[in-house]
Parts: sequence; C-alpha cells; structure tokens
Amino acid sequence: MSQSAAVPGPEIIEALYAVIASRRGVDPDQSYTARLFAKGRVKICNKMGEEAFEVAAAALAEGPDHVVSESADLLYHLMVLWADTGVEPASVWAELARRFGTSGIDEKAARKG
Ligand SMILES: N=c1c2ncn([C@@H]3O[C@H](COP(=O)(O)OP(=O)(O)OP(=O)(O)O)[C@@H](O)[C@H]3O)c2ncn1[C@@H]1O[C@H](COP(=O)(O)O)[C@@H](O)[C@H]1O
Repeated sequence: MSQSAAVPGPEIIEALYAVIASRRGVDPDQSYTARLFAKGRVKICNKMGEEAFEVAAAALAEGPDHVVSESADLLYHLMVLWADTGVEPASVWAELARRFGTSGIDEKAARKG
C-alpha cells in the first residue's frame, strides 16, 4: 500500500506510527503491518525480539550501516507493538522527558533505598 512522501527528521516516528495504526483491519495481503496485527501479539513480540537481537549482532559483527538498517527494522516493529498494546508515542516521549537529567546511577540507588 502506498503512503505520502517521507518525512525528514525525527517527525518520521509520529508519521510512521500514524501509518502503522491506520493498518488495523486492513487486508493482510495488502500490508505487512496488517499481517502482523492479524497474526497477533505473540508474533509481534517475537519479531521485536528478533530485530533487537539483529541490532546487537550488527553492532558486534558488522558495520554502522547494518546497525542503521537493523535499528530501522527494530523501531518499526517496536511501533507495531506500541500500536497493538494501545501505547501512543507521546506516552513514551513523556516518560523519557520525566527521566531526562536523572542519572541512571542515582535512579538505581533511589530504587534500592
Ligand atoms: N518501516 C517499515 C518496515 N521495516 C521493516 N519492514 C518489514 O519487516 C519485515 C522484516 O523482515 P524479515 O526478513 O525479518 O521478515 P520476514 O521474514 O519477511 O517476516 P516473517 O515471516 O518473520 O513475519 C520485512 O518484510 C520488511 O519489509 C517494514 N515494513 C513496513 N515499514 C513501514 O510501514 C509502512 C506500511 O507498510 P505496509 O503495512 O506493508 O503497507 C511502510 O510504508 C513503511 O514505511
């Protein structure tokens, strides 16, 4: 299925999420995203895990170009998982913003009391 021209910059995340969400209920023969939704959450989670592994493998055994390409696969499948679980990108941005400026070391120490 076709979509509008690519969006430059980080806005691509929001634009791609909108396309992904619009694929719900679409004929699985017409859209890879619709096929993932039709196969269900276990399949989506498996793909997400597989793509995460491929990013790590590219980092360890291949070059930056492969890391870029596998990262795009991972982000796409992560967003399919967000859409399937009803998570909007804005919720993730808000969580990142909430954490911004807090050292991971300090956060871990606070959790352990
Ligand atoms: N960004 C992506 C994107 N990244 C990866 N992929 C697909 O993800 C799959 C991952 O590759 P694999 O080899 O692991 O998959 P596979 O073996 O074919 O799949 P399985 O048999 O494991 O399910 C490939 O089919 C890729 O084409 C994507 N498919 C779609 N998009 C975006 O989503 C939009 C909507 O796509 P459709 O839903 O297909 O219209 C597209 O225009 C793109 O912008």
